[in-house]
Amino acid sequence: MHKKRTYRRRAKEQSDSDEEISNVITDATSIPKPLGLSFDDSLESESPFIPRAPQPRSEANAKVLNDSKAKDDQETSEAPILEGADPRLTIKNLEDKGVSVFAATAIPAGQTLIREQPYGAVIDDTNLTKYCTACFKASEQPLSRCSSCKFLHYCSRQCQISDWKQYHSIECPSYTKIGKRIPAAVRCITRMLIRRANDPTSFKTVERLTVGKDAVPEKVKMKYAQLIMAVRQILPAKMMPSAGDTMELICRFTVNSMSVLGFDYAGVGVGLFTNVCRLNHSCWPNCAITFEGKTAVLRTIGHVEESEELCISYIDVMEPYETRQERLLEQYYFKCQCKLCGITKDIDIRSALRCLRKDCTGAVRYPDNLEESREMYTSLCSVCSTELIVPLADIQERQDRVENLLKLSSSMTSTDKPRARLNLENAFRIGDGILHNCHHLLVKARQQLKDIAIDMKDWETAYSVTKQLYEAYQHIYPSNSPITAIECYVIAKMYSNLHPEYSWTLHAHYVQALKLLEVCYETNSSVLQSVRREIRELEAEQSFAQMQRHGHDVQ
Ligand SMILES: C[S@@+](CC[C@H](N)C(=O)[O-])C[C@H]1O[C@@H](n2cnc3c(N)ncnc32)[C@H](O)[C@@H]1O
Repeated sequence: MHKKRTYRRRAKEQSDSDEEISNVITDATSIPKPLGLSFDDSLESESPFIPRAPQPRSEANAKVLNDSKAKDDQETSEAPILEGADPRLTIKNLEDKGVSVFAATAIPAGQTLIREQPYGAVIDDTNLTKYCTACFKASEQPLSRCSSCKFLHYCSRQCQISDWKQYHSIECPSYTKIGKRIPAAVRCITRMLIRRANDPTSFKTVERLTVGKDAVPEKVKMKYAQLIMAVRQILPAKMMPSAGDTMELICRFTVNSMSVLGFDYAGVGVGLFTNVCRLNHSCWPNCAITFEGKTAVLRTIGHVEESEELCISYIDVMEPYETRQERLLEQYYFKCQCKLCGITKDIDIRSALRCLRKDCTGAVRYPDNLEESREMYTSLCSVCSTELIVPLADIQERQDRVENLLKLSSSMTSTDKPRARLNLENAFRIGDGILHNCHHLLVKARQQLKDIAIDMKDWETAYSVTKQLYEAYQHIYPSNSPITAIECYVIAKMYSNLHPEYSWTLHAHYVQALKLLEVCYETNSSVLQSVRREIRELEAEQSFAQMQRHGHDVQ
C-alpha cells in the first residue's frame, strides 16, 4: 500500500500523462529480435541499408588472444570472456569479427560446450499467458496471473514469490498503472537494470559485450530513444542510469540478445546470455543453441576440427543469399563471408529453379537479372546438366504470383482457413513447375499449409507436407540442426495421429527423430525425455500385442 502511494507521487511528479506513457510504450514496439533464433518477422526493421562501421571493442576484448599470451592475459584480467565454458574452447580477438570462439581441440558433434542462465530474459507479449514468467516452463494447467497488474503469469506460488522479490515488486506498480501491453524489449531492459541496481558487479559481464553503437543509424537511435523513455516510465528514478548508459545497454541488447525457444523450437521470449552471445554468425553453423526453460545450451551439431571457429546462426538461413546479407548488415552491421555465402553466390537452392526432368532433384541457377532484355533464360541443371530454356518473363511472373498468393493466404489464416489453403494450393500449382523444392517461397508456403492442416486436424495433409518440409530442410540447414531434428519428430507425431497403433514405420520415425535430437539436445532435456517415453510406450504396446498373439496370459 505504502509502495503504491510512493509510486503514485513519483508518477504525479512526472509531467507525462498516463496516455502519453502508454503511447510511448506502444510506439516503442519491440526492437528487432537478434540472433535470429526465432522465425518471426521482427528482423524486418525499417533501418536503411547501412555500410558497416568499425566495431568498437571493449578493453577486455582487446586483451584476449588464443595462444599462451592469451592465457596469461586471461589470468590477469578480472574475469574470463567465457565464464564456466568448456575448456575445449578458446578465444581469439579477430580484426574483422571481434571476440571469436574457437576449438582448442577437435570436438565431436553432440557435445555441450556452454550451459547458461540469462542475465535478463522475459516472455514475449503473445506468450505471456502460456509460459511462466519466472521459470519459462509451459504448463498444461492455466497459469495464475499477478492479481495486481494482471499481466505476468506464473506456474506456481514459488515462482511468483521469487519473481516478486527479484523484479516484479518494482515493475508491478507501473504495469498496473499503464494497464496495457508492454513490449518484451522494454520489459527485458527494465529487468536488467533492476538487477544492475541490486548487484552492480554482475553488470560487468554485460558492459564487456560488443556495443555496435557507432554503426547504429540515426533513425534506429530515435527508436531506441523511445525505448529509453518507456523504460523510464517503469523504473524508479534511482535505478535509472543516464540516457547515454541506457542507450549503450539498448545497443548491446540489440546486437547480443537472442530469442529463447521452446520445446518445439518456436519463440517463447527474449534474453541476454553473456557467454553464448560471444559466438559469431555463420549461415552454415557448426553449433546450435537450444533451451531448457530459460537455460541456454550451446552444443556442437557437427564435428569441429581443432582451431576451427565455432559459430551459430543469427538468422533463419532458409532465406536466400541477398536477404541474409541484408538482415545481417541491418541488424549486426557486418557482411557475411561464411562458407555458404561464398558458395551461394554461384547457386543458391533457396532461390533456385528446378530441373526440367521430373526425376531429377538438381537446381538451376536463378537468373542474375530478370530485367535483362534477353527473352529467354538458358542454364544447366547442377546435377544432370539438362538445359533449361524458359522465358525470363515467365520466371518473374510465376514468382510474383506465388509471392502474392502467399501474402494473401497468410493474411487470412486465422479468419478463413479453407480459402487460405486454396491460395496455397494455387501457389504450389504455379510455383512447383519452375521453382526448386528448396526455394524459400515454396518452403514458406509449405510451412503455412502445414500449420493450417494441423489446425484443421487434417493429419493426412499435415503428414505429407511435413515430410516435404523435412526433405527441404535437410538441404537448407546443416545436418543435425535443431530445426531439422524437430521437424523429424513432428513427422513421427503426425504419423501417430494418422496411425496410432504400433507399426514398424511409426517406430522408425521416432527412432530417426531421437537420433537427430540426441545431437542438438542434452540427454536429460524434456524433448528427449518425451521422445524416449513415446518409444518405450510403443515398444511396450508391441510386446503386449506379441504376447497376446502367442497366447500368453496377459491381464
Ligand atoms: C553477438 S556479437 C558476437 C560476438 C562479437 N564478435 C564480440 O566481439 O563480442 C555480434 C557481433 O559480432 C560480429 N560478428 C558476428 N559474426 C560475424 C561474422 N560472421 N563476420 C563478421 N562479424 C561478425 C558483428 O560485429 C556482430 O555485430
